[in-house]
Amino acid sequence: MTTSLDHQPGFRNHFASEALPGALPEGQNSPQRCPYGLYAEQLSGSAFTAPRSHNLRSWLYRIRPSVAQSAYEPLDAGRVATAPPARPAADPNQMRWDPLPLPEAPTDFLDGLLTVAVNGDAATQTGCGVHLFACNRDMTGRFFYDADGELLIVPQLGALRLRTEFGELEIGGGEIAVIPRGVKFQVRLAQGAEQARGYVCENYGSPFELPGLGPIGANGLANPRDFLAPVAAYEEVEGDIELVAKFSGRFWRTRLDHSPLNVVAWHGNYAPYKYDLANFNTVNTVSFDHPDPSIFTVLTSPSDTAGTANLDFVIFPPRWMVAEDTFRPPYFHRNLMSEFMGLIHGEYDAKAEGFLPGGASLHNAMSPHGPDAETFDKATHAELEPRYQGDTLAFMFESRYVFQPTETALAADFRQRDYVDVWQGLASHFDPDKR
Ligand SMILES: O=C(O)Cc1cc(O)ccc1O
Ligand SMILES: [Fe+2]
Repeated sequence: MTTSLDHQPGFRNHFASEALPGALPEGQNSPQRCPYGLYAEQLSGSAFTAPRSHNLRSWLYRIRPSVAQSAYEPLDAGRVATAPPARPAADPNQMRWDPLPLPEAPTDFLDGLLTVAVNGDAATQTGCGVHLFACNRDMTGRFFYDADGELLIVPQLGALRLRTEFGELEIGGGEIAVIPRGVKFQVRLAQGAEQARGYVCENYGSPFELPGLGPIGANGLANPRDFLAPVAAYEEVEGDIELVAKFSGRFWRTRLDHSPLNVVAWHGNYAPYKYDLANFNTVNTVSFDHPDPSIFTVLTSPSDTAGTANLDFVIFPPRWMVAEDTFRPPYFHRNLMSEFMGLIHGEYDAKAEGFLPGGASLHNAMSPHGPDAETFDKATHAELEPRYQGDTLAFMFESRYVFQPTETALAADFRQRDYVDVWQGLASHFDPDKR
């Protein structure tokens, strides 16, 4: 396989890439005979009739068409769950987990997935699945695609090489990648990484897009040019190869006698992409008060109700804290939206301890949460000089649909069963005689 890690910049651009000169047909998609004897195949990520602004499709020119595979057979999905759960498990309790323990037995990315929570309904294209992963070996001889949603991959430890039909992407801590629904790929550990861990959000809903910027103007937050799509790279490999599909909440297996990474050229606006969160142009107050975290939205999956996301991907990046006469950490609050959080590195400003890199928390609709007692104490007495909050990178998957934790996540040894106690020290300071 060509191992080029070159990229094509831009968010959802109409890209074109060929690993052999002239492999892309010119001026049309389906010539009677494609260059190099390739097969033309369209991959549609939206209905054919979706408005032009949301129409997603790519044309792939491949050595064998995707239909050259055996019948699908059911496969055990391991610790991977899909919404809606067989037994409803919505729970208003605030929850927190330590990092997923790293495996000792040989474990690839697929084996290493564990679903923490799901919401909505994959069959109606609403909501998402939130998974953790931890792995210590490459996927070999097998590939994967997800018909239930697109996959937002957020590594926290180590680095991954994502080998996809469209070419290769490498991501480490602080970077993310999105593999669109249906795209075939394989996960390897990037060179030098012996293990990897992180988070995966499986978005059943409308594909992620950049949020509108409103009065911010034409630039800011995640800028389109910082999103990177791969260049075409193919391998001509024969053998007994397994393709695992996640379809309608179950895993399936089909066999191929060749590698599915056999796309010599492609063009279109439906392709995997990566993004370095360090490129996020952070906007925040330069006067007073703590703005709502929607200012930190990297990507949004809208629902049918304007402004009420199926799913937002929000980050809390390194930034200056300058607000005057302000309680600077996240405020106490209750929210219509449900919030799942993870930490990539450092400390999160609402929690003095207990929320660890690789860990996770869940605050469902209207369940109260906010700074722990120690953070509240410190922040109410802190000197308010400008301060750089450097060692931090947290994120949130925020959704209008209540998250249902899985039985596996509820029963996990690494769940912090005493999480609610972090707020017990918030004593009354009320004194009707003192303003
Ligand atoms: O709950 C959280 O920690 C996320 C969050 C952060 C913030 O700055 C304001 C509101 C909010 O929900
Ligand atoms: Fe919150």
